[in-house]
Amino acid sequence: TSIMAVEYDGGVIMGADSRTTTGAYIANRVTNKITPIHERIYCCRSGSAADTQAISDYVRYYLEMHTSELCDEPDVKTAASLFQLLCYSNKNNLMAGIIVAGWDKHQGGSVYNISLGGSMVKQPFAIGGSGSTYIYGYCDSKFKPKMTKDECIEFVQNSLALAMFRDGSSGGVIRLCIIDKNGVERKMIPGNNLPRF
Ligand SMILES: C#CCCCC(=O)N[C@@H](Cc1ccccc1)C(=O)N[C@@H](CC(C)C)B(O)O
Repeated sequence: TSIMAVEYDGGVIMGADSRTTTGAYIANRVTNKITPIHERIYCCRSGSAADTQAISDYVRYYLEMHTSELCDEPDVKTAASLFQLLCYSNKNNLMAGIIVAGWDKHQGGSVYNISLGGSMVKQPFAIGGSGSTYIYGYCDSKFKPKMTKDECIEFVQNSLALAMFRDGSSGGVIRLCIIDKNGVERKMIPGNNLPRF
């Protein structure tokens, strides 16, 4: 898996590849790893498909309960904290690297990285999954503060294309999710042989 999320002024861009593997076999070449948690809160999943589906289902349920008691829209930070609670306290039985991102009225766009051990870190951008190891240098050299929405889309697309090219556990299509105060827009960029920009 190669997953990424970037904050921009007004929202977030989330991206993921679409490959599920069992060893070298590609069990699903059109996986959707960008999973809805609430109206404007999504997560990018990496690690065990089963574990990350189960954790996402729990968080979606808990956040629904919280929202009905809060009588207001939930914060991205709250969703990220729920992921952390489940991932940290069950760390010996899980394999889940999750990026939580979205838009809320208190912080606008925000990105949280929940690592394998269950730590939660707020970041201007986050990368994850097996493919991310190939693009840390590229992302660190390309990232700038205050990028526009279109610059962020290009940043995510180019980064994931490079990771998907080099990582055997990543591939298929690039799925994108653009989340801001107006709502959510999904995009899909078909795979190609070489990352040409
Ligand atoms: C189908 C089936 C059985 C396992 C599918 C399955 O979880 N594959 C995993 C790789 C993995 C992980 C841990 C144990 C075994 C196999 C996978 O493709 N993970 C991708 C993300 C998920 C959300 C799709 B990515 O991290 O590569």
